[in-house]
Amino acid sequence: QFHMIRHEDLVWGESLGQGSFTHVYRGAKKDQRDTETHTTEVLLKVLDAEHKNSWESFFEAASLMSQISHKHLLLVYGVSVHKSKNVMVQEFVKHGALDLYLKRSAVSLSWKLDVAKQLACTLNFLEEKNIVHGNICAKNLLLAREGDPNSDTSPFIKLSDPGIGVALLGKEVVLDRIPWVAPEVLETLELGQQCDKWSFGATLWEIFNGGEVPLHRLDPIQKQQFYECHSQLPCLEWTELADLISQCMQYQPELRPSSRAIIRHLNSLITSDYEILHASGTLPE
Ligand SMILES: N#Cc1ccc(Nc2nc(N)cc(-n3ccc(CO)n3)n2)cc1
Repeated sequence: QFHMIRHEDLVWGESLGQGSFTHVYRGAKKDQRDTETHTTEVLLKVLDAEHKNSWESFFEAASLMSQISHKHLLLVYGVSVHKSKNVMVQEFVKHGALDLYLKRSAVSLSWKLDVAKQLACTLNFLEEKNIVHGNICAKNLLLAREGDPNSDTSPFIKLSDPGIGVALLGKEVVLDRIPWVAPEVLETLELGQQCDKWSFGATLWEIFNGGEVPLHRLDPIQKQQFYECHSQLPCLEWTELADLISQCMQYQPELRPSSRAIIRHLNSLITSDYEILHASGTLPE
């Protein structure tokens, strides 16, 4: 179910960082289109050699992304397996991961709401296809277009592949995903239908907190206690937004809102006076 890309058709560029058990590199792929060789800029995601037994899960995650197509889902061109290298070849998304972008860029409230709504619509699409992503977080949101208030263009995000499944990551790696990983997933190491809503709540918190890492001061033990005590993330000052986040981050999965309810709630925030006052510059950004 995958397009196989030949090793010799790949050009390797600089390392751009790493994910769970993977390294990402800038690169290019050569397409034999008729005579002249055409090259496309790509992102090469390589599975670490010591985790090569997770390659099925690695590719399964990617195949999930290539079975369905949607404007906010990352495009996976194919895979390349050569000697012990398992490589996923993805479209290169211009501005990279959202968590880093939020840390270094000041963005408006309407920019944040626009991004939040795009993610909510993507979750709705996945929910209607009965697909659970399982790794929603700002690090897995890629910014294809920055959006510029002057030229009135809006941002555009793409959801990245979920990466290796929680069942194969092991408890200590999944612990490190607190507070994005839903509590029931931490319990069972299986993805439930409602777990993406929880992660959506934690991702909203990141987006509206300038990319600050939630609970970054807590060590793994304290993170585990955070769930054991049914704690909530620190409240944002915009109460209607804080309400949406706490509704998504309910410890009982069945009490979390549907993706349609999340979209309705976001629409009410977008048209609220709080947003209008912000847009008009009366309130501090
Ligand atoms: N400076 C800079 C810069 C870095 C990356 C991109 N582009 C991109 N495109 C993708 N398809 C995936 C990723 N990722 C980045 C981390 C992960 C881990 O999952 N993926 N980055 C663009 C600019």
